[in-house]
Amino acid sequence: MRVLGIEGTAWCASAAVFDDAGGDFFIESDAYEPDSGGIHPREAAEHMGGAIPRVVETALRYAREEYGSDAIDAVAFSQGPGLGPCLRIVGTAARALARTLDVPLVGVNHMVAHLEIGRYRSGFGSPVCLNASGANAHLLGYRDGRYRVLGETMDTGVGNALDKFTRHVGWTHPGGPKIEAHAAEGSYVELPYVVKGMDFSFSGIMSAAKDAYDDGVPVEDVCFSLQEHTFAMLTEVAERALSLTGTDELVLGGGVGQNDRLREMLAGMCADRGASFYAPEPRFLRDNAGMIAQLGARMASVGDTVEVADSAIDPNFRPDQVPVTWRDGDESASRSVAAGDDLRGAEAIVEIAGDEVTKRRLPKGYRHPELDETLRRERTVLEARLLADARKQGVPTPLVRDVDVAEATIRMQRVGERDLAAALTEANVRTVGEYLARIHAADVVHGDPTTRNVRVGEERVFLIDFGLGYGSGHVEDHAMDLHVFEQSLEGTAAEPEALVAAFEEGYRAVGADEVLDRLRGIEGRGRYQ
Ligand SMILES: C[C@@H](O)[C@H](NC(=O)OP(=O)(O)OC[C@H]1O[C@@H](n2cnc3c(N)ncnc32)[C@H](O)[C@@H]1O)C(=O)O
Ligand SMILES: [Fe+2]
Repeated sequence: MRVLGIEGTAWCASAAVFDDAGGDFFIESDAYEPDSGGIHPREAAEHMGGAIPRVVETALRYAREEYGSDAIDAVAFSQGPGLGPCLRIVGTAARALARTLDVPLVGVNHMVAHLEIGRYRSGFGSPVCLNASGANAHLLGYRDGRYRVLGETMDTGVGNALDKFTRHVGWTHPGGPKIEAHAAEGSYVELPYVVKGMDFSFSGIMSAAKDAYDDGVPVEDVCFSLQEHTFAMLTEVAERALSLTGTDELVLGGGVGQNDRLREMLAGMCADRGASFYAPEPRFLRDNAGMIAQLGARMASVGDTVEVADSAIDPNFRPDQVPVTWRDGDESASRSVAAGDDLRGAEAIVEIAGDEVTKRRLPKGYRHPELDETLRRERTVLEARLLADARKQGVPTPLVRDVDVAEATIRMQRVGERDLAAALTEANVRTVGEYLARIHAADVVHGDPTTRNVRVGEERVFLIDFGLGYGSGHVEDHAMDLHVFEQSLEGTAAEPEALVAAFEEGYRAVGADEVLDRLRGIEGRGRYQ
């Protein structure tokens, strides 16, 4: 099958011909380059209006010359996400072309295309995918007919974050390559680093970077440190996703993937844990119609085409909305893509001897040594503090016997006789509900309250492992704790309903109703279904 693909979600007007028999790509692209500032949606659309017909014409000419007059079997286009005015031009062109050539039309999700091109080129079966692009940043894994969002940015995409800094400095779009070039001459300065489980945020680091620049820190140093921080965040969450899913394959997608340092960190992390890493070549990482044509061919080959009347564009099209028709429903990126699995594998080693537990945070070779030291130190101190803070609220936790900050090691009391997973009674989970409400009242978030992070003894129930914990008074963060625990109950118990009810009853007795209300909202969101 031969598919003509058209891309034009934001800056890149591109058309491609993909022949799935030989795996051959022809790609013709025309980039929009703003004179100053970032991408202006109206200017970008004007660019698409002129450039899309040109690149399509070039691709069609190639197809005719190479394969003859009936060369094209389907037309695929980027249906979203992206800038509305640009998407509309691409959609209109694709519909007209499908009609003229009298072939089916395929609507492709741009983010899934960024992922599938890496999967296709790597030959990997069911990898975790890190999409690091301009407007997005997320981790995806396939399960039960959908790509699940395992983690994502809480604010802007990674490329847009970098571009905002370069705009501040007065450099033209795109900023990413300029950051990479200047970073080569820079050295390390400390910036914020924000990871929560498998989600992450760039807003704090970007304003700190702008402030540092305004305060006279050399721009090379800011560029270097921006890379060290943002890419270490992405690598950390990618490692956590590998650990959580039990997968040993990672693929990279998106324009920021062209950055050598990001690829080096991901490759290093994977090598250290014995996983395979694949990054497509740059022409398949940045926006391009080759990836649209390739996924279009997979979709068309299983009849996943769209009628013109149903082919409206969607500027907010999420990857987890796409029914993945072209993969076997039984395949999976994971032994279990669900909360409740042991996340510690990615972060620390735990040794148990007698009545004592020793937890040591491992150095990560992919991180800058100063950042690595800071994170291991801060997290060790924070975990010890959260254990103590929880206890002050009347929540039993292991007594910390010794904190060796330099070695990032906590020695603590061994508590309980078994995991909650092996003692799942309504009374015990009601107690967990009450305990979470108590720590939340003191603005402590556990971060990973699963049935394995609760220990049950003769008389008492203990919360353990605050390794992903942090301080927060936000309803959303508190509701996430409840969500993680309920997911874990559902993953552990054969009939979780009564347990979930008892847990919520325990929480309600002490905690705020608005947290339970927010929990209902979280459950309704696509990514958690
Ligand atoms: C929705 C769609 O329009 C969007 N596409 C997009 O943003 O273009 P993409 O080609 O995937 O990524 C562009 C981003 O990639 C960054 N970039 C390019 N080369 C880079 C480099 N060497 N280092 C860091 N960032 C780089 C650019 O600065 C820009 O922010 C997306 O995928 O989110
Ligand atoms: Fe993109």
